Amino acid sequence: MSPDRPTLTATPHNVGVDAAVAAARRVVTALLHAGDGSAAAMAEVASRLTAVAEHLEEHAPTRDERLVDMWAGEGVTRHDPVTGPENAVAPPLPLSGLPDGSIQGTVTLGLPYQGPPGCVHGGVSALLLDHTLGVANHWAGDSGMTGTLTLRYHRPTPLFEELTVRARQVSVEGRKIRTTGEILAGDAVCVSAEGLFVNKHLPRPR
Ligand SMILES: CCCCC/C=C\C/C=C\C/C=C\C/C=C\CCCC(=O)SCCNC(=O)CCNC(=O)[C@H](O)C(C)(C)COP(=O)(O)OP(=O)(O)OC[C@H]1O[C@@H](n2cnc3c(N)ncnc32)[C@H](O)[C@@H]1OP(=O)(O)O
Repeated sequence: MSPDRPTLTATPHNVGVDAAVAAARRVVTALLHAGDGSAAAMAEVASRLTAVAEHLEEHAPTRDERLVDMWAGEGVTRHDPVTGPENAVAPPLPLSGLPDGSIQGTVTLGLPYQGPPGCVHGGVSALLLDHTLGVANHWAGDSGMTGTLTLRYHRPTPLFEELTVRARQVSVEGRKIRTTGEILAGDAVCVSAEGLFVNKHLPRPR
C-alpha cells in the first residue's frame, strides 16, 4: 500500500477462502469460454463441481451465523459483489484513495460480464459505479444508501481491456450526499454516473 494511495478495499489473500474463490471465478470464466460445443467432459465437470458444492454446504455455518460473521468488525467488506475477495461474483475491483479525495481502481472484465458483443453489460457498469460511489462516500466521511443513481452510457465499454473506475463525493447537504464517477477505457469516458445517496444505514446483523 502506498502512503498517498491508501487501499480502501479488502486485499485478497492467496490462501483459504480467497484462493478457493479465485479458483471458482476461473471456473466460471472457463465454462463460458468452453461453451456447449466444447470437447470437455461436461457431465464429469458437473458432477465434480456438485461434489465441491456439497462439501462446502456440509461445512458452512447457518445463514444467520454467517450474516453476523460477515458484518463483524468495522473494516472493509470481504463479501460484496464488486470488491469482495470472498465473493466469486466480484471481478474483483480493488479501490484506492487519491490525494485529491477521489478514489480509483482498475479492472479488466471478461466474458461473464458481457452485454453487447465484446462489451460490458450496462447493468454490470451500474453495479461497479454504484459501489465505487458508495466507497467514495465512506472515504469522504459521510455515507449512506443509494437513493437515485443516474447513468450515461457514452460509448460501449470494452471487455478484455483495463478499465479505470473512479468516483468522488461532490457535496453533502443535510442527509443528502451527491457523488459522481466514471468508467474509462484509456482516456475515453465510457460511462458516467451521478448518485444521490441518503445518509441512512441499516443495522448490522447481530
Ligand atoms: C450502504 C451501506 C453499506 C454499509 C457498509 C458499511 C461498511 C462497509 C465498508 C465499506 C463498504 C463501502 C461502501 C459500500 C458501498 C456501496 C454500497 C452499495 C449501495 C447500495 O447498494 S444501497 C442499496 C440500494 N438502495 C436502497 O435499497 C435504498 C432503499 N431506499 C431507502 O431505504 C429509502 O428510501 C432512503 C434511505 C433512500 C430514503 O429514505 P428516508 O426515509 O431515509 O428519506 P427521507 O424521506 O427522510 O428523505 C430525506 C431526503 O432525501 C430525499 N430522498 C429520499 N429518497 C430519495 C431517493 N430515492 N432519491 C433521491 N432523493 C431522495 C428526500 O427528498 C429528502 O430530501 P429533502 O430533505 O430535501 O426533502
